[in-house]
Amino acid sequence: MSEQYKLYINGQWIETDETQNVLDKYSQNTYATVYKAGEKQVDQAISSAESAFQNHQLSPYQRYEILKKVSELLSKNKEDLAQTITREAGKPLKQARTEIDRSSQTFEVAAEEAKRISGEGVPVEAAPGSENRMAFTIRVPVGVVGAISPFNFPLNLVSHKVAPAIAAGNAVVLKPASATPITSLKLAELFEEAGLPAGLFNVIVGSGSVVGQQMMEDDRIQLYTFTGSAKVGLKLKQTTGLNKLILELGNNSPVIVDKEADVEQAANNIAQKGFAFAGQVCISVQRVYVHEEIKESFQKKLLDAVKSLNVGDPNDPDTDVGPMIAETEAERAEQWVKEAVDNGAELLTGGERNGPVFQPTVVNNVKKDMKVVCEEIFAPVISLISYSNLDDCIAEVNESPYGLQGGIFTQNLDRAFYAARKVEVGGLMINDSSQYRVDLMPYGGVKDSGSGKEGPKYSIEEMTNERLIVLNLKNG
Ligand SMILES: NC(=O)c1ccc[n+]([C@@H]2O[C@H](COP(=O)([O-])OP(=O)(O)OC[C@H]3O[C@@H](n4cnc5c(N)ncnc54)[C@H](O)[C@@H]3O)[C@@H](O)[C@H]2O)c1
Ligand SMILES: O=C[C@H](O)CS(=O)(=O)O
Repeated sequence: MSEQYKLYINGQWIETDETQNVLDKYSQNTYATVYKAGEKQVDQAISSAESAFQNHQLSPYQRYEILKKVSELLSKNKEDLAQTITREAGKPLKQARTEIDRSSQTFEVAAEEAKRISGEGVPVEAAPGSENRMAFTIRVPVGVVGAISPFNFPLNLVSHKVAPAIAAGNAVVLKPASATPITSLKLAELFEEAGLPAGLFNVIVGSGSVVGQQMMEDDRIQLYTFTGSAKVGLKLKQTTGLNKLILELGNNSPVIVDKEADVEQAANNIAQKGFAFAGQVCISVQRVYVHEEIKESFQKKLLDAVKSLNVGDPNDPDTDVGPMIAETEAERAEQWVKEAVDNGAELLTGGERNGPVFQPTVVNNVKKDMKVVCEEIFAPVISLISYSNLDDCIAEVNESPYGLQGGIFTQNLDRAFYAARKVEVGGLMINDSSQYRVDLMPYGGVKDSGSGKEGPKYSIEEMTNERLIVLNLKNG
């Protein structure tokens, strides 16, 4: 019998009239069922959050204690949570374990930040006529935060929304991706164990077009924090009007391998970071621009590293590349690669599909209007592009509508810093690829990759309003 999970609203575990199946993404068998939220439950979750926000104003230290406790509980329940992610997302077990460690850190950093929320002094007395005044700002929570998350990091990307929202003193309604809802419900159990008052964290499961749409249209939600595709992000922006909005969207990450790069370091790094979780990471390496002078040796080393990746069952602790989130997604990747090859690209390795598992693939001689280059592939596919002049290369990198993170491998400081100034991204990694993130850093994109930053310190700024307090004093 498959496992069964309930919604979490106002501190209660709720059953509804409808359920949805959650597939084991490798075997494609149903492994659990989850109750689905209808209009009534979405409304209940938002009103519970609204009244909990008004009735349970936790002190910064209480918020610190609860978040610290959740951080500890995540570590304590690491194995169960990692296996849940492996089953519902198909993420290789070793990468799922890393995700739990990172989530625990995200909660720990958010707990610490809860004690550091502060405003600043404002020198209003410097304005003529205001000599008797003093002013400062405080930061106040926004109220109800609506969080909508993607499938690819079912715990850590949820943590990046929920932990700072609670640290800032808000209440949260979370809608996780419908492919991976169970991890979020397990997180709710941990919040309950950590003593979070009922209603401050609610989890409702259902499709984006129904549950997500209703959330977007509810003006009791003061701030939306969304991670997902640019297509849905745009819809949110158009629907949520003047409400605050943090958008963490897609990318087609560029990495430049300069003629003065450590070629071995670059090749090994790119092989790891282009294919982790089958390339379904928003900062996964997709476009690799290689200087023509080192192209041959880089290509050989890259292919050696890619061919040594273990592909297959995500439950095997040695697996590097497991299934994609759905067979249809693997079919799409296969089709995009085929289209590129039909139009003159050279397939260096990969290209085959077995159900939802798509082999790590490297294509060469690509053209910039091929989908594998100009769209976000979100699959284990890397394209190699030769260049001879750094300025031309950067101009081509910047032609992308996206700008989340990028990377450059070079031992030449001048070229590294030149790229740092010129490449249009939210974060540029030097001697690392685009896929570098630790959870305390500011993280977010420019252009179609979104707006607003994550990283607990930065999210807390977004999730609080600055209020100015002015004292009109009499002469003592
Ligand atoms: N920038 C980042 O930090 C980051 C991180 C992870 C993933 N992503 C991006 O996410 C995408 C992959 O994730 P995905 O397939 O889950 O994305 P998605 O946009 O399909 O879904 C994301 C979430 O939005 C919900 N949703 C869908 N339609 C909606 C609607 N009409 N109204 C409200 N909510 C709706 C989904 O149910 C899900 O919970 C990729 O583009 C990837 O780059 C970005
Ligand atoms: O998928 C995109 C994520 O933001 C990557 S990470 O978990 O933050 O490294």
